[in-house]
Amino acid sequence: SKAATQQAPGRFRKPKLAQQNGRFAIVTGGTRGMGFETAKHLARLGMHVVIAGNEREEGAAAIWRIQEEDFEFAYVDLTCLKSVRQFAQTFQNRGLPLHVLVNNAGTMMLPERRTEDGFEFHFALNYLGHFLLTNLLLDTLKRSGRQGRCSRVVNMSSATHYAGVVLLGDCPNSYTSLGAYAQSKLALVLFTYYLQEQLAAGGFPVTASAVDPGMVNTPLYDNLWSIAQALKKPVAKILFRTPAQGASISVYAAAASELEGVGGCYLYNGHRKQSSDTSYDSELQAELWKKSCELVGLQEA
Ligand SMILES: NC(=O)c1ccc[n+]([C@@H]2O[C@H](COP(=O)([O-])OP(=O)(O)OC[C@H]3O[C@@H](n4cnc5c(N)ncnc54)[C@H](O)[C@@H]3O)[C@@H](O)[C@H]2O)c1
Repeated sequence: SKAATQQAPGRFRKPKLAQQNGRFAIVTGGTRGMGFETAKHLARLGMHVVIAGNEREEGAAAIWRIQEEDFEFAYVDLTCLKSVRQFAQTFQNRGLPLHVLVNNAGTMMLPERRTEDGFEFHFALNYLGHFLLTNLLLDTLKRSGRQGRCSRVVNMSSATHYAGVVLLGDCPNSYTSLGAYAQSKLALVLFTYYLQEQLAAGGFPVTASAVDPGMVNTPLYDNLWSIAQALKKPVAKILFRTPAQGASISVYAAAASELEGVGGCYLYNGHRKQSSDTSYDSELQAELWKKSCELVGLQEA
């Protein structure tokens, strides 16, 4: 029943997933955690998967773990706009199609810090790098999709977005790491809805949705202070989902037959869910889009 699905962490009804033979995916942060599980599952559905990340050794290890699949690693540091541009250019030079882009890489709970480009770290990695990457790959996604078989953009958000306030990247005087994380995850939802609206208005065969995996036991929590961490270890085993369970929502968004042509969703536990009120603010969506274009140096479409 629906109630049971919602109560039991990680227990989903099994959606019908479309076979993906001959299709191409990029999963950012695919070297470990949920990104790795997402990439693995998509490869099992027949996709050629590029796992993109900034840790070469972890990338090599990930490839080694799934030798039999159609799998490759490519370097990108999402905190660095130049690196994002290089990654996109290298991919495009190969002339491959792109049917699924999973913007999964992320970090949480860092002390106040800026990237080399001068942006707040969570905002840059979780959101802005993905904003640029998606825009650079958008033409390829458009060309690769068709009506009845759209390309899909999947943005990894989080329940923390409900507490998010978008300050358009600026750090308030009172920095908190959770506030910074929440802002980045809200920005991803605002971005998702605005992108979907534009794609639909233009009649392009691409859809965009955001997903929320629940609480998942991954190294993401390594930055929590130590007592919480000590507690987390035994507690996490019981309460948190496994990376594979968490990843199932990304796989669902990327491949479920019932979501063909359907975008603008916030997906949680295998269902559509309301995201925060702020995330539906169309003026804020437009403002964030415009500001983001300025920050990454993109001409507004
Ligand atoms: N774990 C949870 O409970 C939870 C809940 C909600 C949302 N999320 C989100 O899920 C996503 C995946 O996280 P996870 O829990 O699997 O954690 P994780 O730490 O295992 O995975 C993060 C991935 O991002 C990659 N990454 C980090 N910095 C990067 C950079 N500069 N450039 C490119 N790649 C980089 C890492 O290499 C890794 O592959 C994140 O966006 C996270 O915010 C996680």
